[in-house]
Amino acid sequence: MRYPYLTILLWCVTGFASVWLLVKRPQQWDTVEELLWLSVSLSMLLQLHPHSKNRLLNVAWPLYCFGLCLDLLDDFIASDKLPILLFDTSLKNIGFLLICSSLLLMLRDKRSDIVHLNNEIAERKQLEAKLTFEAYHDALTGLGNRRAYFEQFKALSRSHGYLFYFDLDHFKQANDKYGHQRGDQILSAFANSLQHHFAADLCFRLGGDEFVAFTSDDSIQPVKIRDHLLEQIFEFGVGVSIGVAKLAQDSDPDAILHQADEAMYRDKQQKNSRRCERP
Ligand SMILES: Nc1nc2c(ncn2[C@@H]2O[C@H](COP(=O)(O)OP(=O)(O)OP(=O)(O)O)[C@@H](O)[C@H]2O)c(=O)[nH]1
Repeated sequence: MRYPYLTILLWCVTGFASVWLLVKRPQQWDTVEELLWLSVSLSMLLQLHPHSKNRLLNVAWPLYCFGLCLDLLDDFIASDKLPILLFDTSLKNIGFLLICSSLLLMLRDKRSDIVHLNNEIAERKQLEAKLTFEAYHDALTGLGNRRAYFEQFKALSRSHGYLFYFDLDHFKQANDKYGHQRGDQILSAFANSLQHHFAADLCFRLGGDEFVAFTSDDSIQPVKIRDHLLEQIFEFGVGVSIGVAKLAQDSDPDAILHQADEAMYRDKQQKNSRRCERP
């Protein structure tokens, strides 16, 4: 509360004056009413004035109080002795209208502030969603990234039976031969093919040319999907090695990754040794 002593003093004076009026001039009920209105208005002025930066309100409120004062004095002093008393109602009404106008203007300003704030909040939310998406997705392929794999592993391993691990073969050579940009296109094309066999939100790029995918479909066989996965990128001389690990309720993400990686590595070695055996 602002100016507490002044406010208490004001209400004490009002109280005494009201009692005095009721005792001495019991017929002047309307004067008591005017006195109460003046006290209420002055108290509000004391509370609000220091906070208000609105110049119109800062003029209108005292003007209204001044009109109330004249209205009160009007009951004790004849208007021919103090002609300004003739304008009590006009001053009061002008003050009141100006208060209404300033409040309306303030509301309009606040409304535009609120619209502005809402837009800012919406923009921040969009940015937050974008940053969250970027934190959990690979920028090149749009697949979930390594962090997403580890965060979602528990839930996905409970609802899926197998983890497939993919590593492109000779990708470095393709990169060197056709350029890094073509290398990016190879990775994107591979990610797209992967999403034809596994649901998009079950595929992750761990980094480089390494991908994983969860599935419950036990009919998916590495040998069967390999050619399909390479359809778009075969011409660049890349292959894909695939390893599978069986998931259990309490599987550990690192251990499963290691298991699938080893299976993938065996697949890679088998292919390499077959290639070496060829005359
Ligand atoms: N274009 C491109 N290349 C990448 C990206 N990330 C990693 N690489 C390259 O991918 C290559 C991956 O290396 P390796 O796994 O040894 O390549 P590899 O020839 O497939 O090797 P093997 O798996 O033994 O056949 C490296 O040359 C990296 O520079 C990428 O986002 N874009």
